[in-house]
Amino acid sequence: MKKKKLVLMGNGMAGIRTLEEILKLNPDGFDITVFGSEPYPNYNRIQLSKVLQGDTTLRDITLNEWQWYEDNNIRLYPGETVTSINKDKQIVYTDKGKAQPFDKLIIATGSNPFMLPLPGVEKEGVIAFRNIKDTETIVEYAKKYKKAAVIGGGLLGLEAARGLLNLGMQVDVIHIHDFLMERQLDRTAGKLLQAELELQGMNFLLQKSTIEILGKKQVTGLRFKDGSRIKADLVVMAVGIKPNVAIAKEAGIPVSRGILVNDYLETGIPNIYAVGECAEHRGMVYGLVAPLYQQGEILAKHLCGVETEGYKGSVLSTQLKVSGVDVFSTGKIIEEENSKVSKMHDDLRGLYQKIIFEKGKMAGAVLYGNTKDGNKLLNYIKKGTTIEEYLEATQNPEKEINSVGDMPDEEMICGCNGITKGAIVEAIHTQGLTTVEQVKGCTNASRSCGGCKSLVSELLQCTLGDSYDVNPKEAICSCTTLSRDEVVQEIRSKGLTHIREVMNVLGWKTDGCSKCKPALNYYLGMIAPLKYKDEKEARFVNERLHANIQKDGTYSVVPRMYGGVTTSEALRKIADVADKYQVGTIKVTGGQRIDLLGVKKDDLPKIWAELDMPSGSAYAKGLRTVKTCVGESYCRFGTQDSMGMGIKLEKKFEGLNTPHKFKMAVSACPRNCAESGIKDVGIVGVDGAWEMYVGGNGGTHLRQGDLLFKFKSEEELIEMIGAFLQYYRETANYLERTSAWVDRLGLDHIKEVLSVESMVKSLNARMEEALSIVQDPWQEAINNKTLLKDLYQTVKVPTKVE
Ligand SMILES: Cc1cc2nc3c(=O)[nH]c(=O)nc-3n(C[C@H](O)[C@H](O)[C@H](O)COP(=O)(O)OP(=O)(O)OC[C@H]3O[C@@H](n4cnc5c(N)ncnc54)[C@H](O)[C@@H]3O)c2cc1C
Ligand SMILES: NC(=O)c1ccc[n+]([C@@H]2O[C@H](COP(=O)([O-])OP(=O)(O)OC[C@H]3O[C@@H](n4cnc5c(N)ncnc54)[C@H](O)[C@@H]3O)[C@@H](O)[C@H]2O)c1
Ligand code: SF4
Ligand code: FES
Repeated sequence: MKKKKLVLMGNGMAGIRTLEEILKLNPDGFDITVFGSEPYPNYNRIQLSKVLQGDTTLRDITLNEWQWYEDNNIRLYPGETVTSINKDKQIVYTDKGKAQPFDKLIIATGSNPFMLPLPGVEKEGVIAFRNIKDTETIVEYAKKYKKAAVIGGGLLGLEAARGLLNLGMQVDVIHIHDFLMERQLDRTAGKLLQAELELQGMNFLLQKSTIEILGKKQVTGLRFKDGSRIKADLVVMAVGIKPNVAIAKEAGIPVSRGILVNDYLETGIPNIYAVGECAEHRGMVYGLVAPLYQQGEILAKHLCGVETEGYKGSVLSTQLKVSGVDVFSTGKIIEEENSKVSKMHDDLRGLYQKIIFEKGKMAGAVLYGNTKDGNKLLNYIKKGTTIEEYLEATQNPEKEINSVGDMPDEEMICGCNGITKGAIVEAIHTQGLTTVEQVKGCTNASRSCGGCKSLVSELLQCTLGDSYDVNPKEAICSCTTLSRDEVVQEIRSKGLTHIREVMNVLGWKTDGCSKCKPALNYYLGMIAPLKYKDEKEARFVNERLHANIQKDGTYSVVPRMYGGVTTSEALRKIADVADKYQVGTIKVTGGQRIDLLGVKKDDLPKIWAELDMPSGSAYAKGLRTVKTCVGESYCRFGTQDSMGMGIKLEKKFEGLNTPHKFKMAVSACPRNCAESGIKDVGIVGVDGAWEMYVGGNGGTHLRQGDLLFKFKSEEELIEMIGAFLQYYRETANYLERTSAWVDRLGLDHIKEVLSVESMVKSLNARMEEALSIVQDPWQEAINNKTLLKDLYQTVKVPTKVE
């Protein structure tokens, strides 16, 4: 039967969760296409607060890697926006001119941040906090400026303010009410929260109404209704969100505040559904993931023909993600005349608990200072617990719950994902889970806000007893419990030779994922270079295609230019190819070579053939460039032949597979024009000798290289580079840069190992083996018709720039 065409508009948290649920129920039921305005794979928006606060990095918040789309045959168009929907013809149109027909359309376009329509709102430095780009902009501003203002003292504003403090800025929070988070807290809790955040360094301007954003092009401050002003170099607007419904509305889909949906997430138009923050269900538009995920689960069942009662609405609960602050609220937060209230307020200890009952049943709660009962109260509300039941449960000390072990199985551990204690315990037993990461991989618990991580850890502890290790060895990924070292050891001792065999013999729980497959491919190749046949399909797509895909879906071509040295003939060839194939942009890279950008996929092999130059491996987990200064040949200060040395090194190590990309530089004197101090291996000429620096990095985590050794002879230097590189290849985790590896192993340890002459010799012998199988990938592709067809005609998924 022909698969139904399912189109998802919005590559965000709710839409992709819906697809995950669909894939669980019917993996082959639909031909799926996803359009996402943001140029990234699906990421955890919630964790942007933690990124700003420095607790995690943008790299670590991806929820579904590019490979996930490919593994599930999902055609993803990142950075491409649906601009209109023809509901009668069932086609969506995009800003890149695509017309995509659908049998079923899911609209999951989320929200837009609400920007107060103030004079000056368009000035530079006035931004929202919603996505990766906003986060990057805030981090950049914090590097240059000192004073920030956050408008809005709600969840987002306070989490942003904590992040700005962590980034070293002074922060004023401007709030329109007389206490914070009035949508989630009552006055008492709001005031307790304010006192704690003031101690943390935030300054609050309450009951302030902003009327103007000051400055010329760039913001310089804010003016308020009462005539007062403050200075600000950065203004973060966090005053709520508006469902993103414009395209649906234009298409004639019924919309109120959000896109109107029934209990099955059906809009008023057949075959069109809405899920997430853009949807309005029974008058409610939700802005937290728990209800959105519940909607996604129901929609998936409905689309897969699985019987469901439908979505009935959700009881909300919120928690602020600011360290040192424990605040929780759920359901109704302000009592009415007829409500019954249980209240406890301990000023001395900063503790507050209020539970509201309406018509004899629990209806809401606000907790400050101690939030451990939060999920329990949420469960009580969902179950419709009566006052009598509540009193009985709390007055009988035998029934009091002191640890996660005492909780009933149906109690919720992860509110965001709706995962109960019973479900986690069952997964621990049936799947042999031993770490929080594995529980996350198998059940989704702790995959969103991360607030339940400590409960999951506690639950592992009481389920596994002494066999639970709080600081476990890190498994390669959630498909296995084995660490990198254990896997490498097993491959060696059992003589395993291919990925599937490793998975079968070592008891993988799945068919592998985008984390373990490329890692296993690397380890197998590193261990037995002469025997192992590279499993190309396990590689990241840029490496398979030997070209980096760009955000507009075109590719880049970077030929090798040894040591950054070229000839007029080579330049002419590059120019001719650029003209012939209408290359969009020609750019000199930071690694001293030429990048041809904007190349069509079909043209790649033709360009490689016409250039007839080796691949620069600009996409590879391997040697990228050896940057050189002009050195003794031309420079007055040069004491050594840096260009000659750079060319020699690049020719020797090109094409080598390493755990991550690898860059080198050679400068002929300590003025360091080739930036040797921030390279994986940086060479500096001094007084007739070469100094060798290692572990440098000029990227996100700037790290200056450490001096490893100094050599008088070129041969000794090259031998040590070979030994160092091979030691890195053999002991680093896949995707670990030398900077992190040197920090992990310690420079002293690496020096000690590489001071043993026999060790240097044996490492070099294995390095020579690895180098002996190197082939130029462009030549390999053009000379192999099957490879050409496989690589350039079957890859469907546009993928990220690595
Ligand atoms: C900093 C921050 C912290 C948060 N913390 C929490 C928290 O602790 N707990 C919690 O429960 N919630 C939290 N939230 C809210 C939570 O992230 C959202 O509720 C959730 O992401 C909404 O999911 P969604 O899929 O509806 O929308 P989104 O995740 O916003 O996804 C919508 C996607 O659709 C794309 N899109 C829009 N229009 C189009 C179009 N026409 N064509 C193609 N693509 C389009 C958008 O670019 C976006 O990528 C937080 C939000 C932020 C910003
Ligand atoms: N921990 C979490 O659960 C979390 C964290 C961040 C964001 N979020 C979600 O993201 C979305 C956006 O968060 P938000 O905090 O912007 O929305 P919000 O609606 O929860 O809060 C906005 C706050 O801004 C205040 N405000 C409105 N107009 C103002 C003005 N002119 N001047 C000063 N203050 C003004 C409001 O009184 C309100 O307290 C929400 O859906 C929220 O639930 C959740
Ligand atoms: S590093 Fe020294 S030798 Fe090389 S170009 Fe700079 S100044 Fe000249
Ligand atoms: S409670 Fe948010 S991830 Fe579990």
